[in-house]
Amino acid sequence: MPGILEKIKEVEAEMARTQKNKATEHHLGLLKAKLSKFRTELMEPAKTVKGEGFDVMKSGDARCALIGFPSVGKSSFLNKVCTGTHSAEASYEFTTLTCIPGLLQYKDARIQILDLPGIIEGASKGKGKGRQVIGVARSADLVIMMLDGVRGEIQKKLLTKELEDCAIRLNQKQPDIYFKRQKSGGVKLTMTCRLTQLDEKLVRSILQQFKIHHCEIIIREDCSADQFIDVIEANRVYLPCLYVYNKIDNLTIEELDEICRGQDHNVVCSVKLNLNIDFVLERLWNKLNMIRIYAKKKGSAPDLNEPVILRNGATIEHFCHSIHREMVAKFRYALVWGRSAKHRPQHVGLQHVLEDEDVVQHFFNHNKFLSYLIFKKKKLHSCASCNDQFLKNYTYKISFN
Ligand SMILES: Nc1nc2c(ncn2[C@@H]2O[C@H](COP(=O)(O)OP(=O)(O)OP(=O)(O)O)[C@@H](O)[C@H]2O)c(=O)[nH]1
Ligand SMILES: [K+]
Ligand SMILES: [Mg+2]
Repeated sequence: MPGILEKIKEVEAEMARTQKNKATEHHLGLLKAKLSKFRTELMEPAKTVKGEGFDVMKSGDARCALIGFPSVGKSSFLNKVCTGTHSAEASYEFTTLTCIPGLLQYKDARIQILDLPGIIEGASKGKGKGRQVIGVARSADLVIMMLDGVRGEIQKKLLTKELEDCAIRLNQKQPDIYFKRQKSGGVKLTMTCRLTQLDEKLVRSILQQFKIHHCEIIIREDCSADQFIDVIEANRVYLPCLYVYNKIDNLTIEELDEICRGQDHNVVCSVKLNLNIDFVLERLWNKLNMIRIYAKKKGSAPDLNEPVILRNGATIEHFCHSIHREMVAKFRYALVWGRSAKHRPQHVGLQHVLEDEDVVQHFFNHNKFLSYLIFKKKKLHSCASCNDQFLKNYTYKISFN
């Protein structure tokens, strides 16, 4: 019996042999499904085998993973932008052997940056510490793919493939497909648009390949077989990625110009010469898509040192939730100052969408909230906008009873 790695090789070889045209589309689609199944099997043990030095606690408002070939300057970057951490940097490859966390303080947010060992071609199949490294990347909110300015394009292509083989999709949207397994009733397939890369026959064959006989599917966009398989497998993570081309001190102006024109997601720098690092951080911040909300107590100025960090598009409901889980149920209304407010302040409800640097003062039903706290004997951790002394005293008592 061939092992999974051999099976993957066989399928890959068959795909390479098969010409891409209308007549082979169906066959290729099935091979893709097969390949995806094997790769998922290959990933299973990696999830449980936790590599030594790779289980780093999540901390801060967001987590970024530094992914790149050996010696592209990942550790040098970490040392440059994070305070109070040092990760060994040297001219030889595989200097870093475990996951080294650093803390970047930027725009009042706390961003965890993880320095990782370099990965090489074949990482997804277990070469070096590739699987552990990619496992850490899966847990991040953003991938910082660090590339050597001179070999950037080829490195980018190879690493993207390695991450894809471990079910990570970079800068891609989740396909607009509804999929639900069912116990009976056969395959119920609905398409709300014309499909040019996939037909019903192929959809059904792919489902058979995964031994799915009963399910409901609604395809709402003109997706490819790959995208359809992504939804069926349900283990894909969709992450934003910033491609950082380092060591631009080795490039000519023409080469540099080409990279900068390349793509929205590209940014260049030289860690060694301290060139463009500020802009890298600004791009990183934008990619993380975070907003800062400042809580304000009645009758006093907002606390500008410690914002509540939320995702772009967050509402007052998210804001309340981040202060206390039970707050939403007792919520009455909030006052908002800032970009999202039509008046100064605007009186808003839970569904109001916030924007970066808004100031919020919220009001809730103290009695209801108190009875909850007494009932649960819970301590109120951080109600930033509550300055009701009565509530504070009560909370104090509850927590020490
Ligand atoms: N020319 C140049 N060299 C750099 C730059 N940034 C880092 N280096 C050098 O590149 C070498 C590798 O740097 P590291 O930070 O150890 O690279 P790494 O990606 O962490 O390497 P591994 O941990 O081995 O994967 C060191 O000798 C650095 O001094 C840069 O902007 N320009
Ligand atoms: K190195
Ligand atoms: Mg390193």
